[in-house]
Amino acid sequence: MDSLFSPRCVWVNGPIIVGAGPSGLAVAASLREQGVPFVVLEREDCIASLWQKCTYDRLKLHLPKQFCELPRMHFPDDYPEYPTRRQFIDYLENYAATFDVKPEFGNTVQSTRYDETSGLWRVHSSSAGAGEMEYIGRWLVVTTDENAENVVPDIPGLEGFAGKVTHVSDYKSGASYKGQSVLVVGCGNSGMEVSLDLCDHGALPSMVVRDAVHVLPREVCGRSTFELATMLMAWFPLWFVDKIMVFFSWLILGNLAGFGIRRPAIGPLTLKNKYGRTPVLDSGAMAKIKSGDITVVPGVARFTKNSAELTDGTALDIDAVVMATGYKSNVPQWLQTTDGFFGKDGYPTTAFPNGWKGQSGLYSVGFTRRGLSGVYSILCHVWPAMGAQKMTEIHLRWQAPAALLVGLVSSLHTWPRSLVMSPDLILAMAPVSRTGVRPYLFLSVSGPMAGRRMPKPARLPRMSQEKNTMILSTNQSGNHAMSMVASSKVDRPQTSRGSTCTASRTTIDGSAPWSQRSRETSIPELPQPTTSTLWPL
Ligand SMILES: NC(=O)C1=CN([C@@H]2O[C@H](COP(=O)(O)OP(=O)(O)OC[C@H]3O[C@@H](n4cnc5c(N)ncnc54)[C@H](OP(=O)(O)O)[C@@H]3O)[C@@H](O)[C@H]2O)C=CC1
Ligand SMILES: O=C(O)C(=O)Cc1c[nH]c2ccccc12
Repeated sequence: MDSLFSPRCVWVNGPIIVGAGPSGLAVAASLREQGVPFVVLEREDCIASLWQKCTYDRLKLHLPKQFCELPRMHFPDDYPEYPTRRQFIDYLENYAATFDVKPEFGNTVQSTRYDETSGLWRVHSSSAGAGEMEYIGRWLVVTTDENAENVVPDIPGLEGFAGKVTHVSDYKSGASYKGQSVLVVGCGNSGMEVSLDLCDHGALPSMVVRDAVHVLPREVCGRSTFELATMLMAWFPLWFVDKIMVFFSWLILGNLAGFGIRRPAIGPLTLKNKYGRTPVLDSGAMAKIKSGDITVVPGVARFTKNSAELTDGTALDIDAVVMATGYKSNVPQWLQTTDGFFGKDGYPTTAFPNGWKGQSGLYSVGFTRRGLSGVYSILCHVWPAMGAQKMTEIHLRWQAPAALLVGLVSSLHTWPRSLVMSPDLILAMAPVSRTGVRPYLFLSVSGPMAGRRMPKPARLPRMSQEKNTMILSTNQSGNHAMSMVASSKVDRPQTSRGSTCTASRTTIDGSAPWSQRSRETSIPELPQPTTSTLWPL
């Protein structure tokens, strides 16, 4: 009974997409193109909040732009090979506008579970404006990203450190660190570039390198190293391309071991593909390490009030700390599943390219440990044009109820614009919908309002035409008896040209909407994709 009568309940007539980052936008755009309605839930107040709020000023894409595009829209021709963060954000804004993606901002998903009985996903969220909400729908697409939460290591003494401690997600530039000794903990792409930025702003950075790390030149002979690796991998085995990468790195950057940067025994691309550890693509930090402007130090054992004690026993006086210690997925915090599709670390448990589809209408995009190129791979290669399997499945199933409703509405002249129902009824009736036809029209009066007169349709909230959702529960005061569902308008996919016609035609031809069942259950399962069809990285 926990949430049977949630304060506001929204029936989503298509997939519920959680997250409005590049992955969520890409999924939404692909669905939009197919005429499938959706809702995007986003905890922040903007799209791509990681890029807008958690990136430093000097950040540029570190892979060439052709590897960072989202499906169906190129970067503008006048963009440089490595677009700036601002250019990338502008591209994403433009992308969302082009595909008419309007996320529900400030809407934080608190918990989500699959209701076995109804065959529906129940997504509980909260937002400052609307309060508690429940979204119910048949498909859930998880696009909350690998970088949803900061990783801050629990290093002894950190709380007693007197200086400023900043996670790299809050670091904008080194301007406020001028003249200060700053300890940068972490030597991934963030740690390296922040150290460089601190140098450029007259600070004195020491960078913690506690383990072996691959550093590759960003370019070889004017060509992107990533692009080169991708090309070579079409011809040669991974281990061989690894050797070539390490050779180029040695040729261009020299032997870095003397500067405290040791190479892992496993090659850079194998490490990336197998363990998701991204090699550092050098954007100038190595020169500063060689010149002594950035000091490489070993791990931190503990902090004291004004210093860091390192694992080699030395103490380093510091004014501030920047934690460039990475990010993690937060899926386990809000998604309760028992099918093991997502592991405890918040990543799909099956390896790329197979971690894109779970059971019961669950999908994930953006968890391939392949950055933006991974999003493209999943949407354009793994789900070829998203048409072959995923979209067909969602698209066909989504059409059936539309056909039913159009049929019903057109056969009843006096059909009311809205009817009363409550979320429990959606769930109760939903088993029928699993066969492919969702009964949209319910009548339910229960709870404290039972026996009262139904409100006039005009007093009920309007259907959300834009989002193709139906507001089911109308009572926000905790008096849950009245709710409503269904109008012909809602189920006509306003945004899609093609599917409206398909749905209506079915009815006009006289074939019973129920006959769609066979069409749906016979959707063939396509073979799982193979890596050969993908970007090799
Ligand atoms: N321009 C761009 O496009 C950029 C892209 N990125 C991408 O963003 C993602 C995140 O990168 P980033 O923020 O660098 O995070 P990463 O997860 O790549 O790196 C985290 C770093 O922190 C270190 N670390 C973690 N805990 C500790 C600790 N207790 N003591 C010392 N070191 C520690 C790790 O070391 P260890 O390996 O020993 O665990 C590692 O070096 C990556 O995919 C990266 O490629 C980042 C910056 C710029
Ligand atoms: O930028 C990132 O986080 C990436 O994961 C991009 C990426 C995918 N494969 C790579 C291989 C080498 C360097 C970066 C990447």
